[in-house]
Amino acid sequence: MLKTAPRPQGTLSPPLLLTSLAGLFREWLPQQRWFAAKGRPLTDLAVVSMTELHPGCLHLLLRTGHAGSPAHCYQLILGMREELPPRLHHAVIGRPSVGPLAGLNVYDALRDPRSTGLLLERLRVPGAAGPLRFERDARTVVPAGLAPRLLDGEQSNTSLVYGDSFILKLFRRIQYGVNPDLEVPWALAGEGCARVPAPVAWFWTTEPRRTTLGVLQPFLRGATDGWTLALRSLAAGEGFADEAYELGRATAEVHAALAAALPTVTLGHVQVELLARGMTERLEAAARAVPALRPYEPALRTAYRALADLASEGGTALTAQRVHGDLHLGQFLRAPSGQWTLIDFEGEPARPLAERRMPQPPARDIAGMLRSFDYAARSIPPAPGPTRADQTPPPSRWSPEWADTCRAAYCAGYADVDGHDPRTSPVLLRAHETDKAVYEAVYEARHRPDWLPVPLAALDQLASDASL
Ligand SMILES: Nc1ncnc2c1ncn2[C@@H]1O[C@H](COP(=O)(O)OP(=O)(O)O)[C@@H](O)[C@H]1O
Ligand SMILES: O=P(O)(O)O[C@H]1O[C@H](CO)[C@@H](O[C@H]2O[C@H](CO)[C@@H](O)[C@H](O)[C@H]2O)[C@H](O)[C@H]1O
Repeated sequence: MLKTAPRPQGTLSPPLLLTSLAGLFREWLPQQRWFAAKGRPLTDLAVVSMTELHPGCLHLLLRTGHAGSPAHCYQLILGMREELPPRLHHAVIGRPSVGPLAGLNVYDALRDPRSTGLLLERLRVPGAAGPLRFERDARTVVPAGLAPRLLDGEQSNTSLVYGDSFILKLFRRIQYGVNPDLEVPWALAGEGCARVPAPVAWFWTTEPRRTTLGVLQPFLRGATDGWTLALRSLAAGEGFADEAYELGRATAEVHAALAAALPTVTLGHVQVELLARGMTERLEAAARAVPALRPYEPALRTAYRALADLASEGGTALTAQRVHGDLHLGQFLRAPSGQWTLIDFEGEPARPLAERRMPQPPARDIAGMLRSFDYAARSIPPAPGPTRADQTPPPSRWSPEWADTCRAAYCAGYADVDGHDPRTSPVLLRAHETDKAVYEAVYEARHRPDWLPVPLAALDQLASDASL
């Protein structure tokens, strides 16, 4: 028997697999950064699909049930070996004691260069494996044998860099359907928009229905993301207005390309009222989930009411189009040449896919960036000096002037390309900023509780502005 292959390969069925792995999954899944149901007890596990990628390596879609909330689906690639070399010890999920995998080491194969190298081979050559389909843009050559490395960052998904030439993003929480992170960059590439890396290869599943699972795109070597650069500027006490202005220009260019490539719609007053109602409902749901939000709820509602009132006064006809959907400083990469590129068109991972793919006012993205300048200004790295072990980083010091200057420069850059200055629509912008900060409070409460004070401080400000 191969030292790497699970024993009863031929007879391994999804229910049998779970007799071995259910207990381990219950422990391991909630510890993963990308696991979106943290704090909600896992009541149920089911295998949606199971495909052998190569001997000893299984592709899984796993459905997780949670008390009182809808089921989730996660993409896993599992390795199984009798003996695990020390370099893979950090990837281990566990060693089942029962079922067909008893005695084998089961591990996260996305941390195993052998498996991730073979995954790239799959993507290089169009084809199928069970329900999985591998496709590529024949115009781009992907060389064989590029060395894989896992990006180990704070990520909603898992990304692998191949030979510093390509990056593969595997979606972890799967929602059935076409992922905008493939759809939108593909449409933008067709439009000739050079601000977004064009997809090179991708894979999807037919089970239970056509669903995007991963996208390969060119890796921007030597690029630094906007969040890192913003924090550097803050730590050095330097301004960031020139970069913020360029980011505004880049956003407007991408918005123009999106409006040309994908459908746009005019929102009449009924739709604007629905937009405001959606925001109000998200606030209500957020206040149920994050008790710290509750004191601000009544004042924050006024931002949404103002938007609805504007519509009923007949003064608003908004244009909606496809947008980025989760725009923040970390989604912009600056190449050594100084050119800003935009990545990660997935939208807010917690929102239903259908909602993420709907046309929305561009103010949504603009508000995301304005919030991000505020985030950076409230997360200044502590001044050098002795730190105590029990100190949590953000927020440390807060620089409102830095944020105000960046926000103004960003809007000015946007206006230079678009012709419309977002600041001339304050009601629309404020409603979207409030909606974003509410989303952030839920996101932080779930994923990074130490950061919750950052959006809460902004909500406090937005709420007190409302009561003036
Ligand atoms: N084309 C690219 N070139 C270079 N780095 C990239 C590229 N795409 C993504 N990255 C890096 O990978 C990180 C995660 O990518 P992202 O698409 O934002 O994933 P997630 O949705 O999991 O947050 C980014 O913050 C960036 O550092
Ligand atoms: O992982 P994604 O990039 O898809 O986005 C999620 O995680 C982001 C944090 O990594 C989160 O962004 C929030 O924190 C940023 C600082 O780390 C800040 O710049 C953003 O303005 C703030 O929204 C994002 O909301 C979330 O969807």
